[in-house]
Amino acid sequence: MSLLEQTIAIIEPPNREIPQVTAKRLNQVMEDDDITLGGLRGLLLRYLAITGKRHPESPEKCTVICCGDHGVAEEGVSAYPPETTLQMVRNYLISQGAAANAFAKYCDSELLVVDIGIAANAQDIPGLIDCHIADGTSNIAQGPAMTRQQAVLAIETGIEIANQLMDKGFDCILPGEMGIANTTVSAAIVAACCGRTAVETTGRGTNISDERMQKKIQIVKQALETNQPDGNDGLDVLTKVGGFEFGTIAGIILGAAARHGTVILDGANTSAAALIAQAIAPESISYVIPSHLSAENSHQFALEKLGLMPLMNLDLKLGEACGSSLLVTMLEAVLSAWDVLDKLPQEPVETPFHQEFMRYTIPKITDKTFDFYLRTMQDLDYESLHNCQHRIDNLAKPLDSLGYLEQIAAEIAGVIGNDLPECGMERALLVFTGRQTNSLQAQLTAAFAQHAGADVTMAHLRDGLPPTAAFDFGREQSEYLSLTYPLLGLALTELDEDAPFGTAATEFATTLLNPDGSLRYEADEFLQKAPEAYRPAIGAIIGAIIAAAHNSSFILLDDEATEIIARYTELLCPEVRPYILHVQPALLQADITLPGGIIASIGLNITEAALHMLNDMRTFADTKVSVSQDGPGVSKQIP
Ligand SMILES: O=C(O)c1ccc[n+]([C@@H]2O[C@H](COP(=O)([O-])O)[C@@H](O)[C@H]2O)c1
Ligand SMILES: Cc1cc2nc[nH]c2cc1C
Repeated sequence: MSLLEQTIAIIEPPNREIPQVTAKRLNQVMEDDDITLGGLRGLLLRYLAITGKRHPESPEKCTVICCGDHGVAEEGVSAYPPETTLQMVRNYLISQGAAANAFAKYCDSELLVVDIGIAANAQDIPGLIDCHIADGTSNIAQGPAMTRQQAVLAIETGIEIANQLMDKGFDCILPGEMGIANTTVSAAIVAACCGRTAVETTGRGTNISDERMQKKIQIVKQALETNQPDGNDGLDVLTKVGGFEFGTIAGIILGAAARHGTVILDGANTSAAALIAQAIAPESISYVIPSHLSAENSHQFALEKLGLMPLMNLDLKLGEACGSSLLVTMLEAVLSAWDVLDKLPQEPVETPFHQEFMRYTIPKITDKTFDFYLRTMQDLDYESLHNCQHRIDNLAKPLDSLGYLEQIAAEIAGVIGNDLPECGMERALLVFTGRQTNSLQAQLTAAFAQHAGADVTMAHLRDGLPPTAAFDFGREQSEYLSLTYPLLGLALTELDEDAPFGTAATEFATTLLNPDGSLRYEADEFLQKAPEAYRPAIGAIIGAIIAAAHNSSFILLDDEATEIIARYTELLCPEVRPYILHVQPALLQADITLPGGIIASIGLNITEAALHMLNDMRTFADTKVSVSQDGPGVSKQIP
C-alpha cells in the first residue's frame, strides 16, 4: 500500500463520548440555555472530540507555509509578478518580516516554510524545507497543472510533514501558503468541487483591478473547460486545476487526521485544499477547524461544502495563517475557561478583581457637565493615524489584505497619538454589575480576562438613584482607568436578580431595537424608553464611554447590551465613534450571549494581533519584495 492509501485506511471518526459528556456538564454548570458560550462551545466540543481528552493540554502549534508557483501566472491574473513567491520565502526566513512571522509570534507557534514547487532555485535560503517537486505547475488554462504522480507526491509530502510534526509532539497544525496566482487555482478547485461557476468563485486575490478581474474569470472558466476536472475525485481535481501547495495542505489534513491531530484552516486557499482532502477521505474533515471567512469569493462555497462555520469575519485576504492564529488563541481561552468550569463548585479559582462601589450620594450633574465633556472631546491624532496607515500599506502584503486588523491598528494610532502603538499595551476590563457577582460568571470573566492579560474592575451599581448618579459613577471609574490603560473593555453583568447571568441583552434588544436590528428611538429619548431597572447600567456605560474617549483610551465593547448602549451613545455623541471597537457581531460571529467581558477579552486578543502585524511586519523596501503592479496598491506601495 502507498503512504496515501495507508493513511486513508487508518482515519477514524473522532471521539464521540467526550463531547457528549462535556456538553452535559456544560449544561449542568451553566444552567441557563439562553446564556451561552455560543460558537465557543462548538469550538471546544470539536477540539475535545479530536483530542479524545476531557482536559487536553494546551495545543502544541506549528504554522507550516507551503510555497509553490503556478504556470497560470503567465496569464496576468495577479497584481504581483511571479517572482514575488520567492521574494516572500526570503522574507519568511531571512528578513522575518511577513505576516506569517508576525502571527506565528502572536500565537506562539513554531514556523516552518516548505518549498513544494517554487519556480526558482531556492536552495540558498536558510531553513527552507526542500520538498521541491517541479519549478511551478503548468498553465491550467492550457492543460493539466501536473501529472497524477506529482499530485500523489504533493499529498504524500503533506502526510510526511504531518507525521514528522506529530512525532515531535506538535498536535495542532496551522497550514498557510504562498504562491502568486494561486487564487485563480483555488477558484477553479472550488468551482469543480462545489459545482459552482467561475463567476461565482473568482475573487480579487492580491487586490486586482476590475479589468484584471474580468480576465481572471475568463481564465478560470477556460481552465475548467479545458481540463474538465471531476469534483468527486480529489486527485483528478488536484492534477488538472491544482497547485502543489494545495496538495501538500490536503496531505497535512489527511496525515493529521490519521494521527488524531488538529488542523486549523485559514482562508480560501487552505479551504480549497481541504475540499481535496474531503473528496479523498471525507472523515478527515472532522479533524479540521475553521477560523475566519476570507473576502475571497470562493471561500463561502468551500466552507459550506466542508460543513464548517467560521467564527470570524475580519475581511482578510491573505494566506499566511493569520486567521487561524487568531482562532487558536480563542481556542486556548475557551479551553482554560472549561478547565475552570469543570472544577466548580468545589475548586473555584481566585478572582483577583478590583472592587468599586457606587456611593449613595447624588452628584451634582447637569447638562453642563455633559456639554463640557462633549465640547472638550479631543480630536483623533490624524497625523499619527495617517502615518500608521502609510506604514500598514507598505508592509509586505497585498494592499488591504489584513482587512479590519489594519483599521484597528491605524485607529489605535490615532486614538493614542502614536504612529507605532506597541504590542502588549496595558489593558483592563471595567465590568458594571448590579448585584453580588455570581461565582460562575466571575470565574468565566476571570478566565477570559486572564487569557487576554486584562486587569478587571468590578464596579457595583446601586438602584434607587437617578441615572445621572450612574452616569457619574461610570465616568469616574472609566476616567481613572483610562489614565493607566490605553485599552479598555466595557461590560455589564448580573443586572437581574432572578436570572443568574441576567437577561439584559434580550430585554435591551426587544425594547430598544426595531425587529430589523436598527435603533428604535432618537438619542435623547432612549433613556426614558429603556426598562427602568436597566437605567443605572445604561447611565454607567454612557458615562464610561464618554470619559474613556475623552481620555484617549481605545474602547472594546462586550455583549449585545453594551453594544446597544454604545450605538445610542454614538448617536448622542458622534465624536466617540472612532474610539470604539464593536467586537460582536462586527468581527466575531459567535453568538456569545454570556456577558461579563468575555467578548471584550476576545476583542483584546484581536487587537493584540493587529498590533503584532504593525510592529513585527516589515515593509516592501526593507524586505525587497516587489510592490503591486495593478489595482489600488499601485499608487500606495513604495518599492
Ligand atoms: O487564502 C485566501 O483567502 C487568500 C485570499 C487572497 C489572497 N491570498 C494570497 O494571495 C496570493 C495569491 O493571490 P493572486 O492574486 O496572486 O492569485 C497567495 O500567495 C495567497 O496566499 C490568499
Ligand atoms: C503579493 C503577496 C502575496 C501574498 N500572499 C500571501 N502573502 C503574500 C504577500 C505578498 C506581498
